Amino acid sequence: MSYTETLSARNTASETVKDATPESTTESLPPIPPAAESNPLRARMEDFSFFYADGTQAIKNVSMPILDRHVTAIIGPSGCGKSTLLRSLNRMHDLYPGNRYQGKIVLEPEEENLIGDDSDPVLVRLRVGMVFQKPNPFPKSIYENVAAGLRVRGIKNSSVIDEAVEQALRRSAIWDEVKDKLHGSAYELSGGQQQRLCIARALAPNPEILLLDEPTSALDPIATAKVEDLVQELSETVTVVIVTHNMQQAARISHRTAFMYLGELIEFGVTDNIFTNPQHPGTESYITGRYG
Ligand SMILES: Nc1ncnc2c1ncn2[C@@H]1O[C@H](COP(=O)(O)OP(=O)(O)OP(=O)(O)O)[C@@H](O)[C@H]1O
Repeated sequence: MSYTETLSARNTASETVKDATPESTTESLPPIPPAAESNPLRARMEDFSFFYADGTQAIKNVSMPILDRHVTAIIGPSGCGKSTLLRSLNRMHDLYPGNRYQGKIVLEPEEENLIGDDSDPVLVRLRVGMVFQKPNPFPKSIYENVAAGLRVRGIKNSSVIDEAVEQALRRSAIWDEVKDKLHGSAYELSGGQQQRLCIARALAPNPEILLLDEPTSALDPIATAKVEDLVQELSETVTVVIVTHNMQQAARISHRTAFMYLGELIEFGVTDNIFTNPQHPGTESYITGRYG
């Protein structure tokens, strides 16, 4: 079954079950993607390059696995291509004309090339959710922020949406703080709460991969700790890729780390090994603070 067909089947199944058995809402939610038991990969980059519209080659021939239900951290000095790589994973660059992908980003188990001509960027963004550096809730209620992705996905049944909103807010460890004011403005939440709400918004359509672009850089230490705890919890049910400038954060919360420099992947491996026994002198220089 193709990528698009899989999504459509998941939607249809959810709606049908719900309409038939309104009291049994749990079975009606879009399912959290199952673990890739027979295949430890959720995605892989194959000889992937990226060119901005002005011709700048920001990513150079990167090949890298993205392990299922692991946290993968992307680290490296400013301008090395971390955000460009992350944004490629959910086709964010398509929003600006002239940008160009080369190579493959293959999502497992469908073996579908996310940057292929027959992949729909809107569907890709539902399967690969993204959270940005600064919390950016929509100027809407807490409920509507989380429901937004479900509506894009074509789900209209209000009970299904209610349940999915609650599930996403619970998974994002913010349900208890907002359950009594779901219809209040998202702007009335603190910065840390807004960021967890943005995580809930990205999680609601049950993506296979969650991308986090420096998600704590605008937060205070307490809010940062909550988001870090949340990321670790989430990695039991969703594959996470995080860009961070904070090496302690990468060491604390990731299972795999990718070190990039000047658009190239210099080293990729188990996080503990990267931080305690890097194989490449460039990685060692970066993690010991000699540049970047
Ligand atoms: N819209 C753009 N057009 C042309 N070049 C760009 C554009 N955006 C970024 N670049 C260039 O692409 C390269 C990678 O940038 P990117 O933002 O991905 O790096 P980064 O590692 O995320 O940096 P930082 O840590 O500072 O956020 C840089 O050389 C940058 O100048």
